[in-house]
Amino acid sequence: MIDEELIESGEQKIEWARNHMPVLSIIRKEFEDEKPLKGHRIAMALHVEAKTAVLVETLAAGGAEIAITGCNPLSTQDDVAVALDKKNNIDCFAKYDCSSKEYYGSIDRVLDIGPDITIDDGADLIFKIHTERTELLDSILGGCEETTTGVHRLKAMEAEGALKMPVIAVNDAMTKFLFDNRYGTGQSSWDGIMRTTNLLVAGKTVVIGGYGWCGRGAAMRASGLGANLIVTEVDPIRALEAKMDGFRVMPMQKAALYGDIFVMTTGNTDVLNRDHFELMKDGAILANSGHFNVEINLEDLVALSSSVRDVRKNIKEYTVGGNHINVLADGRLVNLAAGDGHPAEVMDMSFANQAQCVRYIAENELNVGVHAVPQDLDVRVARLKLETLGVEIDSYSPKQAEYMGGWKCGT
Ligand SMILES: NC(=O)c1ccc[n+]([C@@H]2O[C@H](COP(=O)([O-])OP(=O)(O)OC[C@H]3O[C@@H](n4cnc5c(N)ncnc54)[C@H](O)[C@@H]3O)[C@@H](O)[C@H]2O)c1
Ligand SMILES: N[C@@H](CCSC[C@H]1O[C@@H](n2cnc3c(=O)[nH]cnc32)[C@H](O)[C@@H]1O)C(=O)O
Repeated sequence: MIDEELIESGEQKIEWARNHMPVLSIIRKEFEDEKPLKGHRIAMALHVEAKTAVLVETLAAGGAEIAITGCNPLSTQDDVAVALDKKNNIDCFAKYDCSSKEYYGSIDRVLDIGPDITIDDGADLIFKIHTERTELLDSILGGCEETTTGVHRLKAMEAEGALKMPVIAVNDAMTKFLFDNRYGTGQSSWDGIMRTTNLLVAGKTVVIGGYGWCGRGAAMRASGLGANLIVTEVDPIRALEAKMDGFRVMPMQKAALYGDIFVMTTGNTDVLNRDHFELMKDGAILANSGHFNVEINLEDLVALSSSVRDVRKNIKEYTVGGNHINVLADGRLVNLAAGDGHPAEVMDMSFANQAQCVRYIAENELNVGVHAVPQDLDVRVARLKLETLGVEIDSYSPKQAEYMGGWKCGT
């Protein structure tokens, strides 16, 4: 495609997303009127696709200058990247299927903007700032982190005394993880798996690795599609929850024997490895919807395989003994590398949180460390979302407020 066609295709995707992100539209209007980000330079590493573009436009409408790249080598949509790059005050360096060298090279180029605010999804920008670009730390007011894994990395840095800037854990807002990680990952992972394989889910045995927010969503939607569910966990409380939700729970060593489709959502490394590949059924399908490309140990799989071939777009078939194991999207996030990511209505809330937190960083002096999203901002996102959905709720009557605040009234 020539550039003009790419731009048109990217713009079309952005317009569709924008029209389905009403909370972010309200914030954008405020930003246009008040210009709270005037003079700020924002470095971003997020999945470069249409919903992210709407966030970028919103921040630019607030007066910011922006440089953005991807946070996953396989999630960039090139048409959106080109369309973004053409906009005023926005430079986009993301490219689909970039090498590791290109990926980190683009992170460097984004940091060349000399940011005072950063937005990460997985903490790769902040890692780079703290290792090779420490000269930038003096002028940074703060950063925002989009995902569970990034927050884990930042908290580990903080615990070691290695973190040198304030960061807001946007992932941990209730209006983020309860909806994005659960309903977003639940829907978009199955969208990615189904459009990539064009196979039936009903009647299959699906193994979900990890019963956190993403795992719950992925299990709930697989169950709705008619699959038989097995959950693996390391946390006894979450394992019990999966059991009470009606799913079989067992160690991966056993689940490996039964699974037709495996979906990883642990945020951990090496969850599917050589011990499991050797036990799997012929035709097993492996997908990751959790963390980078480390949940499925592809080095182990390659070492065990007598051959590897592409059998369909985004599907690699590994021959192990007499069996075939199919890995989707090279073990990277199946919903983004083999799909379009989360639904726009869900990213509306995640990115409304991001936009509000960027403004909060610009207007407040934060201490070094990992900060929670201010509760009033989190609740505002929920109120605005309800409003835009046309949903009304009750509020306490004075009598109820008094009762809820009192202690003298008993049976
Ligand atoms: N695909 C997406 O779009 C998307 C969306 C949101 C989050 N994420 C990522 O998904 C991952 C999970 O996020 P979350 O919010 O659900 O986290 P979470 O902490 O709520 O859940 C992870 C669960 O995995 C379990 N676990 C850890 N190691 C395990 C192992 N070896 N075997 C079995 N279970 C194990 C934990 O006990 C926990 O219950 C993170 O890496 C996060 O960044 C991806
Ligand atoms: N960057 C790492 C870490 C996980 S990304 C997981 C995050 O992606 C975000 N996400 C999911 N779908 C979309 C989307 O369509 N656009 C932008 N971000 C998304 C979501 O908020 C979630 O917290 C990686 O690629 O492996």
